[in-house]
Amino acid sequence: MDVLKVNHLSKVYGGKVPHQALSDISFSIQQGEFVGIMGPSGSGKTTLLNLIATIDTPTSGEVQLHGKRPHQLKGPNLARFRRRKLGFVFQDFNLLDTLTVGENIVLPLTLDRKDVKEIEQKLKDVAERLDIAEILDKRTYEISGGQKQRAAIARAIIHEPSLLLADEPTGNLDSKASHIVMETMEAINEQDGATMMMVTHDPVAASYCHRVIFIKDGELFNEIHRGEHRQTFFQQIIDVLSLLGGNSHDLSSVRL
Ligand SMILES: Nc1ncnc2c1ncn2[C@@H]1O[C@H](COP(=O)(O)OP(=O)(O)OP(=O)(O)O)[C@@H](O)[C@H]1O
Repeated sequence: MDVLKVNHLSKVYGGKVPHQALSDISFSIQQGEFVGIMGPSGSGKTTLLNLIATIDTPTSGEVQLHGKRPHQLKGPNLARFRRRKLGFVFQDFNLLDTLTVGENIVLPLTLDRKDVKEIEQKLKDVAERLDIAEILDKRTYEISGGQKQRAAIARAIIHEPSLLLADEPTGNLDSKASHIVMETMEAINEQDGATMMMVTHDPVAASYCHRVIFIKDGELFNEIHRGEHRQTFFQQIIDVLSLLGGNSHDLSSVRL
């Protein structure tokens, strides 16, 4: 079953010199799939993510989530759709430093006015799974980058969204924390059957996906599927990135 369908999506940014950031992009993501989006800087990855996240509107084409067209929604209906159906993980964590870690995680449920007992139980469950139960009362500036990202993932999944969107989730992490975060995402995908889409420059992070879609100059360039071994997939990703060219990566610093 398709969770996400992207049909002939195009985006032209206005301004003195209009810029075509995406041209006629079509693909779908099935229930339980974990899909990576890669491409050189400026190829349109963030634009694509923002359109799917309903943060921006397409110039033409459409996005469907479970057959619904979120871009047709307005105001509070759109806000509710985004809050209930989507989960977001960002490169810079986007945690509120005026709240504790626990308060940050339950935010989607608090905003949805869920029952306090239900909120507490869900927080306990998700914190244990993500190994952050010990830090729930801390402030965000008192924890490490890896812990921040696991807290952000907890916040992104606590309301069981239809689609989890991640934008460079390992971008601000060292290699050890990156692996832990990617293993966490992989576990959520496998255990919950969560459907996930991740934009990344990091071929190691991408090697955890089932499939990687490459875009170049706003168009689909290629897509590759993971076989049994992550190592082999990693090498295939590196090969496509080499073909793509541009400054999509710094392969000299890549370590699996
Ligand atoms: N608001 C905007 N107005 C005009 N042009 C924009 C706007 N946002 C992005 N662009 C342009 O659209 C193209 C795609 O940008 P986008 O941010 O989607 O690329 P990206 O692949 O995410 O890049 P990076 O990997 O560097 O983050 C770029 O040429 C960019 O300069």
